[in-house]
Amino acid sequence: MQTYLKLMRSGNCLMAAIAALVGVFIAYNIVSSNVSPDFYAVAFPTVPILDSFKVFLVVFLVTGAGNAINDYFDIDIDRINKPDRPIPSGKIGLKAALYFSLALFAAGSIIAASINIICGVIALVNSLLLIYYASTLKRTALLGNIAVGYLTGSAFLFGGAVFFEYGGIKAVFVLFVLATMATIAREIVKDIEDIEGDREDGAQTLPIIIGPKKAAYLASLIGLVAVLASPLPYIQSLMTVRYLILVAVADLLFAVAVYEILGKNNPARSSKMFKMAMAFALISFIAGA
Ligand SMILES: CC(C)=CCC/C(C)=C/CC/C(C)=C/CC/C(C)=C/COC[C@H](O)COP(=O)(O)O
Ligand SMILES: CC(C)=CCC/C(C)=C/CC/C(C)=C/CC/C(C)=C/COP(=O)(O)OP(=O)(O)O
Ligand SMILES: [Mg+2]
Repeated sequence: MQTYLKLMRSGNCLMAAIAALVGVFIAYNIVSSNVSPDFYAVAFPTVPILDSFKVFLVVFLVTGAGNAINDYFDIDIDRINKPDRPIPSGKIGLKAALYFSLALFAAGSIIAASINIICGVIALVNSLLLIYYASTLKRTALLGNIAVGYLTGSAFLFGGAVFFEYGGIKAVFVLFVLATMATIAREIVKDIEDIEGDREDGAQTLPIIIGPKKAAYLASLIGLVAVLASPLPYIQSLMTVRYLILVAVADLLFAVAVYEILGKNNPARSSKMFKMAMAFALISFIAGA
Protein backbone atom coordinates (compact mmCIF):
# COMPACT_ATOMS: atom_id res chain seq x y z
CA MET A 1 0.00 0.00 0.00
CA GLN A 2 2.81 2.41 0.98
CA THR A 3 4.52 1.84 -2.38
CA TYR A 4 1.32 2.60 -4.31
CA LEU A 5 0.89 5.83 -2.30
CA LYS A 6 4.48 6.68 -3.29
CA LEU A 7 3.63 5.95 -6.95
CA MET A 8 0.65 8.32 -6.60
CA ARG A 9 2.90 10.94 -4.91
CA SER A 10 0.27 11.21 -2.19
CA GLY A 11 1.69 14.50 -0.91
CA ASN A 12 0.90 16.15 -4.25
CA CYS A 13 -2.53 14.46 -4.26
CA LEU A 14 -3.29 15.89 -0.81
CA MET A 15 -2.13 19.39 -1.84
CA ALA A 16 -4.25 19.31 -4.99
CA ALA A 17 -7.29 17.95 -3.15
CA ILE A 18 -7.00 20.69 -0.49
CA ALA A 19 -6.75 23.26 -3.29
CA ALA A 20 -9.98 21.91 -4.74
CA LEU A 21 -11.68 22.26 -1.33
CA VAL A 22 -10.44 25.87 -1.20
CA GLY A 23 -12.18 26.29 -4.57
CA VAL A 24 -15.44 24.91 -3.15
CA PHE A 25 -15.26 27.15 -0.10
CA ILE A 26 -14.31 30.36 -1.93
CA ALA A 27 -16.94 29.78 -4.62
CA TYR A 28 -19.59 29.08 -1.99
CA ASN A 29 -18.67 32.29 -0.12
CA ILE A 30 -18.87 34.38 -3.28
CA VAL A 31 -21.99 32.96 -4.90
CA SER A 32 -23.95 32.73 -1.62
CA SER A 33 -23.21 36.42 -0.92
CA ASN A 34 -24.29 37.38 -4.46
CA VAL A 35 -27.79 35.89 -4.38
CA SER A 36 -30.83 37.76 -2.98
CA PRO A 37 -32.02 36.71 0.52
CA ASP A 38 -35.23 35.13 -0.77
CA PHE A 39 -33.30 33.21 -3.49
CA TYR A 40 -30.71 32.27 -0.87
CA ALA A 41 -33.37 30.98 1.47
CA VAL A 42 -35.36 29.16 -1.17
CA ALA A 43 -32.98 28.02 -3.92
CA PHE A 44 -29.40 28.18 -2.68
CA PRO A 45 -28.27 25.01 -0.88
CA THR A 46 -26.38 24.92 2.39
CA VAL A 47 -22.65 24.03 2.28
CA PRO A 48 -22.55 20.81 0.21
CA ILE A 49 -20.76 18.45 2.63
CA LEU A 50 -21.14 15.31 0.46
CA ASP A 51 -20.08 17.12 -2.74
CA SER A 52 -17.07 18.59 -0.90
CA PHE A 53 -16.00 15.08 0.13
CA LYS A 54 -16.46 13.89 -3.46
CA VAL A 55 -14.40 16.85 -4.76
CA PHE A 56 -11.56 15.97 -2.38
CA LEU A 57 -11.68 12.27 -3.37
CA VAL A 58 -11.86 12.93 -7.14
CA VAL A 59 -8.87 15.27 -7.19
CA PHE A 60 -6.85 12.95 -4.93
CA LEU A 61 -7.57 9.97 -7.22
CA VAL A 62 -7.08 11.74 -10.58
CA THR A 63 -3.88 13.46 -9.44
CA GLY A 64 -2.58 10.11 -8.21
CA ALA A 65 -3.54 8.51 -11.50
CA GLY A 66 -1.70 11.25 -13.39
CA ASN A 67 1.45 10.70 -11.36
CA ALA A 68 1.25 6.93 -11.81
CA ILE A 69 0.76 7.07 -15.60
CA ASN A 70 3.58 9.62 -15.72
CA ASP A 71 5.99 7.18 -14.08
CA TYR A 72 4.69 4.38 -16.36
CA PHE A 73 5.73 6.32 -19.48
CA ASP A 74 8.87 7.77 -17.86
CA ILE A 75 10.47 4.44 -17.02
CA ASP A 76 13.51 5.07 -19.28
CA ILE A 77 14.06 8.67 -18.08
CA ASP A 78 13.51 7.75 -14.44
CA ARG A 79 16.08 4.94 -14.63
CA ILE A 80 18.57 7.85 -15.15
CA ASN A 81 16.99 10.71 -13.18
CA LYS A 82 14.94 9.03 -10.43
CA PRO A 83 16.02 5.33 -10.04
CA ASP A 84 14.48 5.05 -6.54
CA ARG A 85 10.90 5.56 -7.75
CA PRO A 86 8.55 2.51 -7.43
CA ILE A 87 8.69 1.37 -11.09
CA PRO A 88 12.42 1.78 -11.94
CA SER A 89 13.31 0.30 -8.54
CA GLY A 90 11.18 -2.77 -9.36
CA LYS A 91 8.82 -2.37 -6.39
CA ILE A 92 5.81 -2.06 -8.74
CA GLY A 93 5.54 -3.76 -12.14
CA LEU A 94 4.99 -1.68 -15.28
CA LYS A 95 1.63 -3.28 -16.17
CA ALA A 96 0.43 -3.13 -12.55
CA ALA A 97 1.19 0.62 -12.51
CA LEU A 98 -0.72 1.11 -15.78
CA TYR A 99 -3.83 -0.79 -14.63
CA PHE A 100 -3.71 0.97 -11.23
CA SER A 101 -3.57 4.37 -12.94
CA LEU A 102 -6.47 3.57 -15.32
CA ALA A 103 -8.59 2.32 -12.41
CA LEU A 104 -7.98 5.59 -10.51
CA PHE A 105 -8.87 7.66 -13.59
CA ALA A 106 -12.12 5.71 -14.04
CA ALA A 107 -13.10 5.93 -10.37
CA GLY A 108 -12.35 9.66 -10.23
CA SER A 109 -14.33 10.45 -13.39
CA ILE A 110 -17.37 8.40 -12.30
CA ILE A 111 -17.49 10.05 -8.86
CA ALA A 112 -17.04 13.48 -10.50
CA ALA A 113 -20.00 12.85 -12.80
CA SER A 114 -22.14 12.14 -9.72
CA ILE A 115 -21.49 15.72 -8.51
CA ASN A 116 -22.68 17.40 -11.73
CA ILE A 117 -22.06 17.31 -15.47
CA ILE A 118 -19.41 20.05 -15.46
CA CYS A 119 -17.38 18.31 -12.74
CA GLY A 120 -17.65 15.10 -14.75
CA VAL A 121 -16.42 16.84 -17.92
CA ILE A 122 -13.49 18.50 -16.11
CA ALA A 123 -12.41 15.20 -14.54
CA LEU A 124 -12.66 13.33 -17.86
CA VAL A 125 -10.83 16.04 -19.84
CA ASN A 126 -8.11 16.24 -17.17
CA SER A 127 -7.74 12.45 -17.13
CA LEU A 128 -7.29 12.33 -20.91
CA LEU A 129 -4.90 15.31 -20.79
CA LEU A 130 -2.80 13.64 -18.06
CA ILE A 131 -2.46 10.50 -20.22
CA TYR A 132 -1.65 12.59 -23.32
CA TYR A 133 0.89 14.63 -21.30
CA ALA A 134 2.64 11.54 -19.98
CA SER A 135 2.73 9.76 -23.37
CA THR A 136 3.49 12.68 -25.67
CA LEU A 137 3.08 16.30 -24.55
CA LYS A 138 5.77 16.30 -21.87
CA ARG A 139 8.44 15.91 -24.57
CA THR A 140 7.14 19.03 -26.37
CA ALA A 141 8.72 22.35 -25.42
CA LEU A 142 6.48 24.60 -23.28
CA LEU A 143 3.20 22.84 -24.24
CA GLY A 144 3.93 20.17 -21.63
CA ASN A 145 4.68 22.82 -19.00
CA ILE A 146 1.46 24.68 -19.87
CA ALA A 147 -0.54 21.44 -19.62
CA VAL A 148 0.75 20.69 -16.11
CA GLY A 149 0.15 24.34 -15.18
CA TYR A 150 -3.49 24.13 -16.36
CA LEU A 151 -3.98 20.77 -14.62
CA THR A 152 -2.67 22.10 -11.31
CA GLY A 153 -4.70 25.30 -11.50
CA SER A 154 -7.78 23.32 -12.55
CA ALA A 155 -8.05 21.92 -9.02
CA PHE A 156 -9.50 25.32 -8.03
CA LEU A 157 -11.81 25.40 -11.06
CA PHE A 158 -13.02 21.90 -10.19
CA GLY A 159 -13.99 23.06 -6.69
CA GLY A 160 -15.77 26.10 -8.11
CA ALA A 161 -17.59 23.90 -10.63
CA VAL A 162 -19.71 22.49 -7.78
CA PHE A 163 -21.59 25.81 -8.11
CA PHE A 164 -21.17 26.25 -11.86
CA GLU A 165 -24.79 27.26 -12.32
CA TYR A 166 -24.27 30.16 -9.88
CA GLY A 167 -20.97 31.38 -11.41
CA GLY A 168 -18.71 29.30 -9.16
CA ILE A 169 -16.00 28.83 -11.81
CA LYS A 170 -15.74 32.57 -12.46
CA ALA A 171 -15.46 33.19 -8.72
CA VAL A 172 -12.24 31.14 -8.40
CA PHE A 173 -10.71 32.00 -11.78
CA VAL A 174 -7.98 34.26 -10.33
CA LEU A 175 -6.80 31.40 -8.06
CA PHE A 176 -6.62 29.20 -11.18
CA VAL A 177 -4.47 31.80 -12.98
CA LEU A 178 -2.04 32.24 -10.05
CA ALA A 179 -1.60 28.48 -9.53
CA THR A 180 -1.19 27.88 -13.26
CA MET A 181 1.53 30.51 -13.63
CA ALA A 182 3.46 29.37 -10.55
CA THR A 183 3.33 25.76 -11.75
CA ILE A 184 4.48 26.60 -15.30
CA ALA A 185 7.48 28.43 -13.82
CA ARG A 186 8.33 25.43 -11.64
CA GLU A 187 7.86 22.95 -14.50
CA ILE A 188 10.39 24.84 -16.65
CA VAL A 189 12.86 24.75 -13.73
CA LYS A 190 12.22 21.00 -13.35
CA ASP A 191 13.00 20.55 -17.05
CA ILE A 192 16.29 22.39 -16.51
CA GLU A 193 17.01 19.96 -13.66
CA ASP A 194 16.13 16.92 -15.83
CA ILE A 195 17.94 18.17 -18.97
CA GLU A 196 20.45 15.26 -19.14
CA GLY A 197 17.86 12.48 -18.84
CA ASP A 198 15.50 14.28 -21.21
CA ARG A 199 18.32 14.76 -23.78
CA GLU A 200 19.16 11.02 -23.62
CA ASP A 201 15.46 10.28 -24.16
CA GLY A 202 15.27 12.57 -27.20
CA ALA A 203 12.75 14.87 -25.48
CA GLN A 204 12.49 18.38 -26.99
CA THR A 205 11.96 20.34 -23.76
CA LEU A 206 12.35 24.13 -23.55
CA PRO A 207 15.81 24.09 -21.88
CA ILE A 208 17.07 21.72 -24.61
CA ILE A 209 15.73 23.95 -27.41
CA ILE A 210 16.54 27.48 -26.11
CA GLY A 211 19.23 26.57 -23.58
CA PRO A 212 18.98 26.36 -19.76
CA LYS A 213 19.88 30.03 -19.19
CA LYS A 214 17.12 31.48 -21.39
CA ALA A 215 14.69 28.90 -19.96
CA ALA A 216 15.67 30.07 -16.47
CA TYR A 217 14.94 33.69 -17.43
CA LEU A 218 11.50 32.70 -18.80
CA ALA A 219 10.66 30.66 -15.69
CA SER A 220 11.74 33.58 -13.48
CA LEU A 221 9.65 36.07 -15.49
CA ILE A 222 6.52 33.92 -15.23
CA GLY A 223 7.13 33.33 -11.52
CA LEU A 224 7.64 37.04 -10.80
CA VAL A 225 4.50 38.01 -12.76
CA ALA A 226 2.58 35.56 -10.56
CA VAL A 227 4.08 37.24 -7.49
CA LEU A 228 3.06 40.70 -8.75
CA ALA A 229 -0.46 39.39 -9.38
CA SER A 230 -0.74 37.71 -5.96
CA PRO A 231 -2.63 40.66 -4.32
CA LEU A 232 -5.47 40.21 -6.86
CA PRO A 233 -7.57 37.83 -4.69
CA TYR A 234 -7.55 40.52 -1.98
CA ILE A 235 -8.30 43.32 -4.48
CA GLN A 236 -11.21 41.24 -5.82
CA SER A 237 -12.48 40.83 -2.20
CA LEU A 238 -12.07 37.05 -2.45
CA MET A 239 -9.67 37.13 0.47
CA THR A 240 -9.16 39.09 3.70
CA VAL A 241 -6.16 41.16 4.72
CA ARG A 242 -4.81 38.04 6.52
CA TYR A 243 -4.26 36.55 3.04
CA LEU A 244 -2.24 39.61 2.03
CA ILE A 245 0.11 39.17 5.00
CA LEU A 246 0.59 35.42 4.52
CA VAL A 247 0.96 35.50 0.74
CA ALA A 248 3.77 38.05 1.21
CA VAL A 249 5.75 35.21 2.84
CA ALA A 250 4.96 32.95 -0.14
CA ASP A 251 6.07 35.73 -2.48
CA LEU A 252 9.37 35.94 -0.59
CA LEU A 253 9.84 32.18 -1.08
CA PHE A 254 9.08 32.59 -4.80
CA ALA A 255 11.76 35.29 -4.94
CA VAL A 256 14.25 32.91 -3.29
CA ALA A 257 13.31 30.23 -5.85
CA VAL A 258 14.06 32.71 -8.65
CA TYR A 259 17.39 33.60 -7.01
CA GLU A 260 18.30 29.90 -6.74
CA ILE A 261 17.87 29.36 -10.49
CA LEU A 262 19.08 32.74 -11.80
CA GLY A 263 21.70 33.68 -9.24
CA LYS A 264 23.00 30.29 -8.12
CA ASN A 265 22.09 28.12 -11.17
CA ASN A 266 20.70 25.45 -8.81
CA PRO A 267 17.50 24.03 -10.43
CA ALA A 268 17.06 21.32 -7.79
CA ARG A 269 16.91 23.82 -4.93
CA SER A 270 14.88 26.28 -7.01
CA SER A 271 12.28 23.57 -7.75
CA LYS A 272 12.03 22.75 -4.04
CA MET A 273 11.68 26.45 -3.16
CA PHE A 274 8.97 26.89 -5.80
CA LYS A 275 7.05 23.98 -4.30
CA MET A 276 7.46 25.36 -0.77
CA ALA A 277 6.24 28.76 -1.99
CA MET A 278 3.21 27.11 -3.65
CA ALA A 279 2.40 25.20 -0.45
CA PHE A 280 2.64 28.41 1.59
CA ALA A 281 0.50 30.24 -0.95
CA LEU A 282 -2.11 27.48 -0.56
CA ILE A 283 -2.01 28.00 3.22
CA SER A 284 -2.53 31.74 2.64
CA PHE A 285 -5.61 30.93 0.52
CA ILE A 286 -6.98 28.77 3.33
CA ALA A 287 -6.18 31.20 6.15
CA GLY A 288 -7.19 34.27 4.17
CA ALA A 289 -10.52 33.07 2.79
C1 LIG B 1 1.74 33.55 -6.59
C2 LIG B 1 0.72 32.63 -6.02
C3 LIG B 1 -0.13 33.11 -4.88
C4 LIG B 1 0.59 31.38 -6.56
C5 LIG B 1 -0.38 30.35 -6.13
C6 LIG B 1 0.37 29.02 -5.96
C7 LIG B 1 -0.56 27.87 -5.60
C8 LIG B 1 -1.56 28.06 -4.52
C9 LIG B 1 -0.42 26.73 -6.28
C10 LIG B 1 -1.27 25.53 -6.02
C11 LIG B 1 -0.42 24.34 -6.06
C12 LIG B 1 -1.15 23.03 -6.12
C13 LIG B 1 -2.63 23.02 -6.10
C14 LIG B 1 -0.38 21.93 -6.20
C15 LIG B 1 -0.96 20.58 -6.31
C16 LIG B 1 0.10 19.48 -6.28
C17 LIG B 1 1.21 19.68 -7.29
C18 LIG B 1 2.55 19.99 -6.77
C19 LIG B 1 0.95 19.61 -8.60
C20 LIG B 1 1.97 19.80 -9.72
O1 LIG B 1 2.77 18.61 -9.78
C21 LIG B 1 3.48 18.45 -10.97
C22 LIG B 1 4.93 18.31 -10.59
O2 LIG B 1 5.71 18.18 -11.76
C23 LIG B 1 5.15 17.09 -9.71
O3 LIG B 1 6.54 17.04 -9.48
P1 LIG B 1 7.05 16.85 -7.98
O4 LIG B 1 6.37 17.92 -7.15
O5 LIG B 1 8.53 17.03 -8.07
O6 LIG B 1 6.62 15.46 -7.58
C1 LIG C 1 -9.23 18.74 -11.11
C2 LIG C 1 -8.98 17.30 -11.38
C3 LIG C 1 -10.13 16.39 -11.54
C4 LIG C 1 -7.72 16.85 -11.49
C5 LIG C 1 -6.55 17.71 -11.31
C6 LIG C 1 -5.30 16.89 -11.41
C7 LIG C 1 -4.13 17.69 -10.94
C8 LIG C 1 -4.26 18.67 -9.82
C9 LIG C 1 -2.95 17.52 -11.58
C10 LIG C 1 -1.75 18.29 -11.14
C11 LIG C 1 -0.61 18.13 -12.09
C12 LIG C 1 -0.06 16.71 -12.05
C13 LIG C 1 -0.12 15.91 -10.82
C14 LIG C 1 0.48 16.23 -13.14
C15 LIG C 1 0.94 14.79 -13.20
C16 LIG C 1 2.02 14.61 -14.21
C17 LIG C 1 3.39 14.94 -13.66
C18 LIG C 1 3.92 14.15 -12.52
C19 LIG C 1 4.07 15.89 -14.23
C20 LIG C 1 5.50 16.11 -13.96
O1 LIG C 1 6.11 14.97 -14.42
P1 LIG C 1 7.56 15.02 -15.11
O2 LIG C 1 7.72 16.17 -16.02
O3 LIG C 1 7.77 13.66 -15.67
O4 LIG C 1 8.51 15.26 -13.88
P2 LIG C 1 8.78 14.24 -12.71
O5 LIG C 1 8.11 12.93 -13.05
O6 LIG C 1 10.27 14.11 -12.62
O7 LIG C 1 8.16 14.87 -11.48
MG1 LIG D 1 8.06 11.93 -14.77
